[in-house]
Formats: sequence, C-alpha cells, structure tokens
Amino acid sequence: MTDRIPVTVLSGPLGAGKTTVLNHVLTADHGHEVAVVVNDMGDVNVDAEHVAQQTDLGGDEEIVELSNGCICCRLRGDMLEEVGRLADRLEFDYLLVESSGISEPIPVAQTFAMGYEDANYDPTDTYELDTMVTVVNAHSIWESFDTGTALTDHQLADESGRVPEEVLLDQIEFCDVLLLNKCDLVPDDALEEIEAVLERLQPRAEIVRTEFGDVDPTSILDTGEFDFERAQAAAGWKHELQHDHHHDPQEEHGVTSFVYQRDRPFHPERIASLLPALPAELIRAKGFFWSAGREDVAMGIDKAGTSVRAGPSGQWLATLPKAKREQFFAARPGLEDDWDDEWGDRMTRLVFIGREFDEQPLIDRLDDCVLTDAEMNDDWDAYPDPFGRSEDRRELALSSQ
Ligand SMILES: Nc1nc2c(ncn2[C@@H]2O[C@H](COP(=O)(O)OP(=O)(O)OP(=O)(O)O)[C@@H](O)[C@H]2O)c(=O)[nH]1
Repeated sequence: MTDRIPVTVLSGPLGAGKTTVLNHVLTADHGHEVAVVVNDMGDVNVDAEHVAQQTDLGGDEEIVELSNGCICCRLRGDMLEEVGRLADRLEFDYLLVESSGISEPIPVAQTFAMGYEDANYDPTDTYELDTMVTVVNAHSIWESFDTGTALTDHQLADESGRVPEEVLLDQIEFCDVLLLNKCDLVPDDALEEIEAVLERLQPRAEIVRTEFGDVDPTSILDTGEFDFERAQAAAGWKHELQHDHHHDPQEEHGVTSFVYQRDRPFHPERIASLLPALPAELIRAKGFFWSAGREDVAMGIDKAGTSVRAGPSGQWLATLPKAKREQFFAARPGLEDDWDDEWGDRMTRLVFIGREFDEQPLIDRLDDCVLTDAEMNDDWDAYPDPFGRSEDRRELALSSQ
C-alpha cells in the first residue's frame, strides 16, 4: 500500500526538547500537511478521564492532546481511537506524535506497527510507522559525565516503578534517529564523547546534533527507516552479546565495551554487594549471571546510568524437559556449543559499556565474586539469596539513586 500516512514518533526524557523540535518542524518548509498528537502526562494522580483536546492552529496543522496518562500504557487504545478519528475527519498526509517523557518507545511503535487488541481501530490500514526519533539532552548527559549523577534531569519513577534513566536507555536503544539537542550548552569535545557513547549504545541510529531543535525536517520525516525487527535488535549491548567474537575490550574515543563470561557461578552476596558499587563511568550493563543456589533461574542485570537492577529474569534451558530443549537448539544452531555436561547452559555473560574506565580492575572485582574451588563444594542452597524468588514478578532494585 503506498497511500498510507507516514508517522514519526518523538520520544525522549522530560525537558530534552521534544516540543521545541516539534515546533521547529511545524514551522519549517517540508511540503506536508501535518497532524500532531501530543501526549502530556499531566497530573497522573488526578483520577480523571483522559483529556483529548483539539486545537485548530488555523494553518495546516491539527493538534490532539492526550493527557493524564501515557500512550505506551494507559492511553494506548485512546491514542488509536484519536488517530482513527483524525484520519476520518481531516485531510493530512503526515502524522507527528510527541510521546511523554516517560513513554517507552517499544509499545508505542507496536501500537502503530501492529495495532492494539483493546482498541476498536486498526491503524495499519491508514498509517505506516516511518521514523522513531529520540531527542536527548546533551547538557544533562554532559553534566552526568562530569559529576557521576543521573543521565536525566528528572528522577521520578513512572507508574511501573521504572526510573527515567532506564526509560532513556530504552529510548536510545530503540530508535532510528537520535537528536542530540541542547548542543549550544556543551563544548565540542564533550559532544564528540557523547556521540561516541551514543554510537556504542546504539550503532544503527543516525545521530544529528541540534540546537533548539533546529533539525532539517528530511532527517526525521519520510526517512522510511523504521523496521520493527531491526529496531528491536539495534541495542549495542545485544550486538556485543551476539557478536562475541571479541572478548577483548573495544576502545574508541574513550568509550570501552567488553563481554564478561565465566562458567562458574557468582557468590550471591558478593555479587549483590558489588552491583551497587559499579564505577560511575559504566553507563550500561546488561546480560545474565548465574548466582550459586539459583540453578532454577538466570539472574538479569540492567544498569542504565546510575540505576542498577538485578533479579530473576529467565529460565535456564537446563531446567527444560530434554525434548523441549532439543527443539530450542534445532531452531538456533550453534547455541549448544556452550553446553556443559554437568551444568548445561548455566553461566555468566555480561556486557559492559562505559567511558574512560579501566576494565581490568572491574574484571578483577567480578572475578572476586566467582566461587572459589573450595566454595564449589559448598552447599549453595545454604547461601542467603539477596535477589528474591523467581515467583516475584518484579526484579529487585538493588540500588537506584
Ligand atoms: N539552551 C537550550 N535550551 C533548549 C534547547 N531546546 C530546548 N530548550 C529549552 O528547554 C526547555 C524544555 O524544552 P521542551 O521542548 O519543552 O522539552 P520537552 O522534551 O518537550 O519537555 P516535556 O514536554 O516536559 O517532556 C525549554 O525551556 C526550551 O526552550 C536547546 O537546544 N538549547
């Protein structure tokens, strides 16, 4: 279908400059008749119906405002109904969506690319997701590099308990274009460092520097770049974990990344006390580890800026019935190569991405958490378990500043 209306979604933390970018694009010469959906969290504590307001700007644009909730969760269906109504009511040939600062990009993209079961409107007849754009605040990232504080200005957790840094990392890792805004507030050498970090966090995205959102509209409209599967595989840490031909640290522009892999489990208490004390220069850590005594589940790590979470996150294949396991291997050739006769797939594989940090001291500290020869003979079930049981759906937050 060639006549579907392309959609560009703007994401990014509070105050990064999404509205500024939007206003810049609306007043620029792009040859489109644009409709706009703006998601403003409003006061989420007010238990009110969402507000959908139409503002006729008198020009070519129409703005629909969705407030008191987030279009990635509570307002998913409402957003679809609104964009459905827009398409019925008006003539326009481009849709711009500004998500709220805490919107997670994947569900928003899914809503446009695949529809949403609870909604009475299927967007894929009318709309085609064209470009996912994330606006980041160069100034707050620079400040965090300088002081070791959070990557975002605002620290309030969203309704699901996720902190803004975690959402920011999702927004960086799942997009086609990264607008590095507020470049006027940051010296050039710092901008180069920030860009190098962004490239490592998300190698696929095009990075564009902006001041007061002065982006060339062709960088974010009609790019045709969005592809769900590619976007989902775009995160730098996934790339490193899958292409683990190098376990040697990769260093470029002061940005270091490496994969840490060990066959023996960690001592649960030692790794639990190391995680909150990881160096501030470590911007991202992802992957899974084996905590002695938890032979039932793999523990996941999610470090995003200064926030660190660790907890039960997935089943070891070794706990599956043999037939199921073989089915799994048949679909993914090569995976069984790492299979251990005694422990199966239980092991630790972690990706670390950071700036200006020395990996060897970190590797040594991680190795100090691995069980010693003597501890390999301990009764691991007698170890305390700081990570919570697998029945807990929520991961345990070890530290979140
Ligand atoms: N110095 C500087 N200020 C900027 C720039 N871009 C935006 N601002 C200012 O930063 C503030 C926040 O910008 P917005 O566009 O409202 O940010 P937003 O991402 O839409 O924020 P929310 O709607 O709160 O999520 C405003 O006061 C802007 O004028 C920039 O490139 N440089």
